[in-house]
Amino acid sequence: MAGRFGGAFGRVLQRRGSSSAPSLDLTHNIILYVEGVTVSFDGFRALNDLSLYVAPGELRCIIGPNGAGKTTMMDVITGKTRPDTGSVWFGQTLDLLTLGEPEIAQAGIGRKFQKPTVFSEHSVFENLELAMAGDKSVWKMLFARLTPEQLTRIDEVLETIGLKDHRSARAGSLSHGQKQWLEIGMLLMQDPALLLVDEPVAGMTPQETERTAELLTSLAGKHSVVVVEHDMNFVRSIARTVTVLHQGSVLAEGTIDEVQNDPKVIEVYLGEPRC
Ligand SMILES: Nc1ncnc2c1ncn2[C@@H]1O[C@H](COP(=O)(O)OP(=O)(O)OP(=O)(O)O)[C@@H](O)[C@H]1O
Repeated sequence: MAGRFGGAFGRVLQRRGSSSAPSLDLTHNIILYVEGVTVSFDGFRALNDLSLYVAPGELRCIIGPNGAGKTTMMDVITGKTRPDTGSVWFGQTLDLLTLGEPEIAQAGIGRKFQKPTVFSEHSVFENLELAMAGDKSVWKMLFARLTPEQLTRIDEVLETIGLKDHRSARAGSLSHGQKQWLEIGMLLMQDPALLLVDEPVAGMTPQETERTAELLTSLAGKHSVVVVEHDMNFVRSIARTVTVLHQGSVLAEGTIDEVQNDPKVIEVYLGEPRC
C-alpha cells in the first residue's frame, strides 16, 4: 500500500477524544485500503483478490447477492477473519492485519452488527454512558461523576440519534428501530473515524427506515460510513457510490443508476428477489 501510494507527507490526524488511539494519516485522502484480499474456507474463496478504497467522510454502500462475501469483508476489516493474502490499511500507516479486534476498534473502526445489542435494563442515557467507558470498568463508569464534556457529548449523540426525548427510557422498552439508533449512538460515543454498518434497516418500519437514512447521511462527512444493505430503495436513498460484490470480488462500482444499469450486475441479480 505505502509503495503504491507514495510517502507519508502532510496531514496526520489525531482522533478526537481518544488520546491513546493511534494517529490516522489521511495524506492520500483514503481512509480504508483493502487490496488483493483473498479468504478461503476449506478451499472455497469467500473473498477473491478483493480491492476497494474508501475516502474520508464517504458514505459507501456495499451490495451483492447472498454469499457474495460482504460479511467476510467486514470480518477482515475488523480483525475477526485473517486473509490468506492481501493487505488492509487504515489510512497510510496502520496495517490492520497486524492488529487484533480490540486494537482495531481502539484505532477508530466501529462495527454495528445487524441485530441490536443494547443493555436492556439500563436507560438510553446509561447505555451511552457505558459505551463511553471503552476499556474502563463498566461498574466504575456508572458510578463515576461525568465531566461537563462527557455530558455534552452524550447530549450531542442523543440529538444525533433522535432519542433526546427517550433519554430516561429503559433501552429494552424501545422499538426495534430505536434500539438500532441507540446502538449506532453507542458506537458514536467512541467517535470512530470509520463506521461499518450491517443491514441497518432490516425489520424496520418505513418511517424508521427513512429516519435511518437521515441519520447515516448526517454521519457522513464527520465519519466514513460503510453500509452493507440488501434494501435497494434504502441504498438509493443514501448512496453516492455503490460497490457491488460478487463471488468475493468487486463486480461493479459507481452511482446507483450506473450499477443498476450495468449488464453484469443485472445478470448476477437475475432471479434474486431481494434486489
Ligand atoms: N466460517 C465459514 N466457513 C465456511 N464458509 C464460510 C464461512 N463464512 C462464510 N463462508 C462462505 O463464504 C461465502 C461468503 O459469505 P458471506 O457471509 O461473507 O457473504 P455475504 O455476502 O455476507 O452473504 P449474505 O448477504 O447472505 O449475508 C458464502 O458462500 C459462505 O457460505
